[in-house]
Amino acid sequence: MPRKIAAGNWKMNGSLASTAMVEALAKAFPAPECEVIVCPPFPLIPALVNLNSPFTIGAQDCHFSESGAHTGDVSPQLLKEIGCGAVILGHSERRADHGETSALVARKVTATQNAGLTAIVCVGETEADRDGGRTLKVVEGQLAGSLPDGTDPDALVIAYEPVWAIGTGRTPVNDEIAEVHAAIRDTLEARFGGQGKEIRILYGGSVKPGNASEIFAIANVDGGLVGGASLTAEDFGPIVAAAES
Ligand SMILES: O=C[C@H](O)COP(=O)(O)O
Repeated sequence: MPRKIAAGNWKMNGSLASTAMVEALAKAFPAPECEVIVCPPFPLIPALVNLNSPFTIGAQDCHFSESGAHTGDVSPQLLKEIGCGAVILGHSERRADHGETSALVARKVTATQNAGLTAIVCVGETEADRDGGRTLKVVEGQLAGSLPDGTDPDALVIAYEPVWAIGTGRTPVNDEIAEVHAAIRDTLEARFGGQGKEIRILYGGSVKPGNASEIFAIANVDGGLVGGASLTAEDFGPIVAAAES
């Protein structure tokens, strides 16, 4: 059984002082039984890599090109060179704020994996989608569109994040999470055969110390992609512990 993942997405939060939080976490979890991934804003990546913690340091996005005239973008090759191990792709905030389509995400998946990094691909429905009974259709469509031909299942993690649960304190009920994760698992198995069983599927959206254990115990939930509660060791520590058990 693959190790669960506790992944923190700091979004546009944190400062140089935030290294202290990762140091504290590393002290509390010197050899975690789960995989811990911390994804800070780009400028903080070297400082976190230099801590030599047992954690994977990831990025929150990248371009699909190796280099070139793309002002403000960062290549996966550079991320690899500076010590990143993973990249979050297709987060709903990038889809909404930057107009990212699944087709663009697919190009980034190829580039990320070619650079030797793990792609953490985000999918999830809006509240209107859920109310309209379109959740599975939307999630399956995003999956199909975001995973290009040649996707390497060994360097792939999926994060199911209902958009309406992000930062709101609301979460789907356990059965709803189970239903979507089962559908994602079916899709991955249909696509990748036996290897599809091994791909970690994370839940994201208002994961907190108080609900992490219960959510991570749901079938086909292999850990969490955590936003707000990944910003302090006090909150993220218990979530890492929940992913260990
Ligand atoms: O990538 C993380 C998610 O968007 C979840 O954010 P949240 O834990 O603050 O709801």
